[in-house]
Amino acid sequence: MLNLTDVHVSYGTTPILHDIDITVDSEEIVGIMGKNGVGKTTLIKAVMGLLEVDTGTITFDGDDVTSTGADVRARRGMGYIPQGRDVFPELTVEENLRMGETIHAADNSLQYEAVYDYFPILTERRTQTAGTLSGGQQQLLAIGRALIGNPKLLVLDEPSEGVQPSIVQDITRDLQRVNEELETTIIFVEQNLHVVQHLAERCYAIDKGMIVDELGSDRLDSREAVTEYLAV
Ligand SMILES: Nc1ncnc2c1ncn2[C@@H]1O[C@H](COP(=O)(O)OP(=O)(O)OP(=O)(O)O)[C@@H](O)[C@H]1O
Repeated sequence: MLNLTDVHVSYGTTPILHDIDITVDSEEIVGIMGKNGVGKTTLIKAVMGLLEVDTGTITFDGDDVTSTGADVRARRGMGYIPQGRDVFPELTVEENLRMGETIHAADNSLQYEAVYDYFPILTERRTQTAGTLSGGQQQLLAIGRALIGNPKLLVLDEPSEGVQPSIVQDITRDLQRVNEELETTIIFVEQNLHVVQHLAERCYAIDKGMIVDELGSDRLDSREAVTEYLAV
């Protein structure tokens, strides 16, 4: 579904990512964990086409998308939930979801009402402005808005950030349900132990802009193996 091969990314003349090789298979849930400032957001932006790569290739769903812009990647089936979520705070929940419908006016779009079936809390809040929702509810709204495009791949940048620990567990379960029922492939970056251990089926560790390890389910079960790469 997604392959990064020997990807290098810089900000201006400052190299940030080096020799990145990542593979995500169809319907997998793959995590990328790492401490603050190691390059997680840079990596996600390169996947989404929001940052150009210096060298290397990115293929998605069988096509080389290395030189394509973010709009093309979104139309081909990448759904993005950025760090901080980027919901429209002055618009209601429903208006935010309908905005997703406007952006993804494709025949295969989910209707916004379908999102309410997945996240009933949003039904209760449908007339409330997004800025007054809790962090966790905003995260669900951002996920719901991305789902309207019926993405093949959901790309999340730190979904637990600013979300209460008890709600982080709910979001983890909701994402698993989306993966199972909508057959959506998921890649996420995180530094939250619970999300890494309970959501990822497989996880890469990133440090100083390089992939330094890959953990399968056995090692993900070990708190020690995981915390080596997190600031906990
Ligand atoms: N626009 C930018 N211009 C120059 N350097 C940047 C820019 N954005 C990030 N950096 C630098 O790139 C490095 C990687 O940052 P990035 O945001 O990708 O890390 P991160 O792992 O996502 O961090 P965090 O967990 O704090 O969000 C950091 O040293 C950061 O200071």
